[in-house]
Amino acid sequence: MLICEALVIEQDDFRLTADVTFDKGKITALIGPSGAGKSTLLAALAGFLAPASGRVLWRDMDLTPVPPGARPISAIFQDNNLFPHLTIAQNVGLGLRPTWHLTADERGCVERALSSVGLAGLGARKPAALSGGQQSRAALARVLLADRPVVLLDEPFAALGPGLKDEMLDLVQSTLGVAGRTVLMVTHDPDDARRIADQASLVAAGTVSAPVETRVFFEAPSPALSAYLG
Ligand SMILES: Nc1ncnc2c1ncn2[C@@H]1O[C@H](COP(=O)(O)OP(=O)(O)OP(=O)(O)O)[C@@H](O)[C@H]1O
Repeated sequence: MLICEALVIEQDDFRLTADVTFDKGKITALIGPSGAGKSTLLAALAGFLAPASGRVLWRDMDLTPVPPGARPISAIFQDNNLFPHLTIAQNVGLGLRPTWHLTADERGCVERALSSVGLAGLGARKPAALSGGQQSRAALARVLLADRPVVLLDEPFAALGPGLKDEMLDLVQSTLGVAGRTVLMVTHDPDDARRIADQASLVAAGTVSAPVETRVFFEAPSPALSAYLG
């Protein structure tokens, strides 16, 4: 379980509290108004933002003092965080080690990760030579290879057209979901949550609400969710 224990995150006059548990091996959608703090929560979980108080726990381990690179967490953000001067294979290889000089075995692992997201044979290209959807796939391949149990997705597919976005969501489910990763996915689109999330959590009015099974979340919305969905 990934636990936010009495977590308080502050940025200037913005304040977000989270006292919630995200179940291990589930995909949780984080939904809420713009500026509510969804990205802020992910930044704190990833270790890029120190909380004002409270703790982040993973399997009883206190992650709060652990630096980002040493956390059992990987992330994909909207820009896919690919390095433009590296090839796709090198970018994906960074999921294994922070170097682009990989052993033959490691290069084999990269090729398999690329194949699993439908990018077989494209490893030698630079990110600019891939479409937006293919870049998203490369980012997903790196996360698969990094093999960390918790994956944070901060609207990585928002810039894709609806068909491509659905394809990527399904790929997330068939790779990360099936592999039992604990996934937190920020989205503005209820259909994204309905499509692949086991549960959903509302981020609004300075608070992260406890996750609820996705069907129940939308069928019996809280007043705050109703206000957001309009
Ligand atoms: N570097 C920063 N310094 C100060 N305040 C910030 C900083 N980054 C974000 N904020 C504020 O923190 C609040 C939460 O922002 P955040 O980006 O987490 O919201 P969000 O729910 O992810 O929004 P969106 O859906 O629009 O991406 C906002 O009020 C924002 O203005």
